[in-house]
Amino acid sequence: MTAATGCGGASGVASAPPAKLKLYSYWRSSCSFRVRIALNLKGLEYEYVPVNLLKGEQFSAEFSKLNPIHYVPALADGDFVLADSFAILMYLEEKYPHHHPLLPSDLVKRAINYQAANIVSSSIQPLQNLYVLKFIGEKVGPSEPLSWVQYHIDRGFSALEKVLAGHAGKYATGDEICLADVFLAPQIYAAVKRFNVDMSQYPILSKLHEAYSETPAFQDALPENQPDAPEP
Ligand SMILES: N[C@@H](CCC(=O)N[C@@H](CS)C(=O)NCC(=O)O)C(=O)O
Repeated sequence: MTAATGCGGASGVASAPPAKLKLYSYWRSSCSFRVRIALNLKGLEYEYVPVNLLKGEQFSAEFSKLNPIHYVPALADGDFVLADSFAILMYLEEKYPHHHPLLPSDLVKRAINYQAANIVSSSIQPLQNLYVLKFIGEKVGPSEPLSWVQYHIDRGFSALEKVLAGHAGKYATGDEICLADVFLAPQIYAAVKRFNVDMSQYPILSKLHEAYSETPAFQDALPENQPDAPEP
């Protein structure tokens, strides 16, 4: 995939990266999905290393060395291993600033990108994590996890509608794909495909979902297009 003009407005033309990156990922993980999108946008080739969360591979001795908190994604760049999608995205952004920049140069737009990304990564995604749903299913009741997730998605999405009003264009903060989009696309996708959320209450996010679904960097990063996705 070729790098395109990014949200900072800089040209995507840059020399090819020297080492092939390795992404430890799970097909349905929205945090891994974020990094896959960014890698695609930046035109960085990577080797896909599946970590099966349902089989508990995040707790294996081998993976624990890569990420002691047992989450995907993790990224290996040569001997350097980094975990946590936000840290990985910032690392890639700083290492490859000219490959589709993810942060706008405009201070306000940049700040809105941080706010939207953090609503997803702090106030929605952690509450729908596999181990949280398992805990609620076991301790509260087997029918509770879905309504728990839908409640927290609604809180986050209602806030995002207000935060993005006046900033959104084709994408979350204008007409270029920026950091906020990299967080929003997987979260909206999970809300629609996995958690049966009625998106009619969220017109801005619904429009973004449509725009993302037409973008190759998102399409290639979709859960169902990953090598460890189960056969349809
Ligand atoms: N803040 C971390 C969160 C990572 C995270 O929660 N990963 C989930 C998948 S999206 C995971 O590995 N969950 C394992 C589990 O629930 O056992 C990040 O952004 O990378």
